Amino acid sequence: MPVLRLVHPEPAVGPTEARRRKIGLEKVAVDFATRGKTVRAVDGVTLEVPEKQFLALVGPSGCGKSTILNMVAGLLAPTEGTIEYDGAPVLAANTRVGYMTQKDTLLPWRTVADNIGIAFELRCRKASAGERRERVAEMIDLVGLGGFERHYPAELSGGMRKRAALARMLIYEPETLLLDEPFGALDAQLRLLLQQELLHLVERRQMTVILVTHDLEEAVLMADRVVVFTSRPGRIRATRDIPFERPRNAMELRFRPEFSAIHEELWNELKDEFAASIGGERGAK
Ligand SMILES: Nc1ncnc2c1ncn2[C@@H]1O[C@H](COP(=O)(O)OP(=O)(O)OP(=O)(O)O)[C@@H](O)[C@H]1O
Repeated sequence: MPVLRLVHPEPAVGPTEARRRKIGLEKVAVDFATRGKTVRAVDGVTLEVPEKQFLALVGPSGCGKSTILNMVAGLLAPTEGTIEYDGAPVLAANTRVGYMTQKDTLLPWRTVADNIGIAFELRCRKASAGERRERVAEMIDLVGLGGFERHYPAELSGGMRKRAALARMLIYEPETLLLDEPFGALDAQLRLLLQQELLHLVERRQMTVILVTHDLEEAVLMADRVVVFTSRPGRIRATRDIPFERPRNAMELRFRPEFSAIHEELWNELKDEFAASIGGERGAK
């Protein structure tokens, strides 16, 4: 099985080191008008993400995690409150972030190489065809999709599509990654491999990351800080610093007793919210 090939990460920066604020949400609320009703999806969320932090958002389905990513990406404006990126309000599409949405949104009528190449053209409009070819080949190699350049998305497995989407995002060289369930549909082994390689990549490029995941284990393995949301409307229920050093070895970390202790602590917060969200959905029917 091909895996991401990355050089060894540079020395880590400790998670507790004081850093500049990269992303700020201040008293953010979001309402959606749907079927003649107004639904509050997110309520009173204040959150700061320092640069180079790896933040994970967890919470029950429908609590507004994707909505938060959409706002940081500048695709949705909050109903109340403000979103800032590098000290300026986000008022339009935020071109400094790479956004990997839950659906991979690869263009079905384009090959893998073209899907990635189009993203490069959007970023570097004046690049030559040779430069485009070179960068696309580099990205394909990086995500281990060599040999599949001319395949169309429908000809790829779920994991390969995720890799293609990852390459398409990385060719922009974003300073910040917004990842919405990036490994959701993958089998456990591939998931672990990609988690590990993503950790290396983030470390090497010193990126800021917000990861949305349903998988609490994934959140604790990867993040410097985990935020637990309540069921809808999403509010912050708990925030936990994850004290493990970087670079991390996700394969080894999950067997440590400290890992289990933190996982259990966060699960105790989360399980009530899952119960509340299921109760809420039944009540709404
Ligand atoms: N464009 C929209 N119009 C109407 N309602 C919406 C819209 N987008 C999201 N919602 C609603 O807002 C709430 C939050 O949705 P969101 O997708 O952010 O949740 P989530 O936590 O990411 O869920 P999941 O974990 O299932 O992906 C949900 O109740 C959803 O139905």
